[in-house]
Amino acid sequence: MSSFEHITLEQKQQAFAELREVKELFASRGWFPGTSGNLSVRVGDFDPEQFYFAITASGKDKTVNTPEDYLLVDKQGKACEKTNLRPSAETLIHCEIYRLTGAGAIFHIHSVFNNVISEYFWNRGSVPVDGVELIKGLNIWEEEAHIEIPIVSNYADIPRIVPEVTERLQAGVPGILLRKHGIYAWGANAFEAKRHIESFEFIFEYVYRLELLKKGL
Ligand SMILES: CSC[C@@H](O)[C@@H](O)C(=O)COP(=O)(O)O
Ligand SMILES: [Zn+2]
Repeated sequence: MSSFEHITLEQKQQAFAELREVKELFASRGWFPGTSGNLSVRVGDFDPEQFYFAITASGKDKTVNTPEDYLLVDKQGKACEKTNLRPSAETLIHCEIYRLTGAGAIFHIHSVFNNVISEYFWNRGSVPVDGVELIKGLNIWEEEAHIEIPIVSNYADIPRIVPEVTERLQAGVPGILLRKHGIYAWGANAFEAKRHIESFEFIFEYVYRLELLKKGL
């Protein structure tokens, strides 16, 4: 456990309430199949040397609410308080994204579209997207913007994924795909991270459908 005395009970409860709101919304969209997905929001100021965030507990069914769904962890992903809960198995990915971006919230979901697209473009290493209006939902405002959404390997051993995330995080888009796994998206706060996840999912479905049409399917 690490020192987090400056984090107030009110801040912690506010973070848990934000996570619950997003969790309920994403659950209603079917974005947590089979207990998958995890959500976190930063609590308190960002300092790369010391920061804290609230994250979903591992293995829970994120489509239901229980009195024990979230916990507070430090920048190494260690629980700050004594608890029986385990932080998400993917907490180290959250730690690395916070460390490198100073984000305020990070959301991870699994969908058929993000899985299919990650596999389809795997050999290219990224998903190319041209001129779709929802690119603006990612806070990219250029006329006829072209973006490349990075795709990294997926391993059962999460620490193996982290260096690939480190390497690909500078792609200029607030998200990263894990191959045949799901999307991680982040933002300055929960509102922005939610907008980014929604924009990515729209884009993945658009790309998927367009590729089918191009093939006459
Ligand atoms: C049960 S399948 C999904 C998990 O392996 C994992 O990818 C995931 O997103 C959820 O893990 P969790 O430890 O509950 O945060
Ligand atoms: Zn996952």
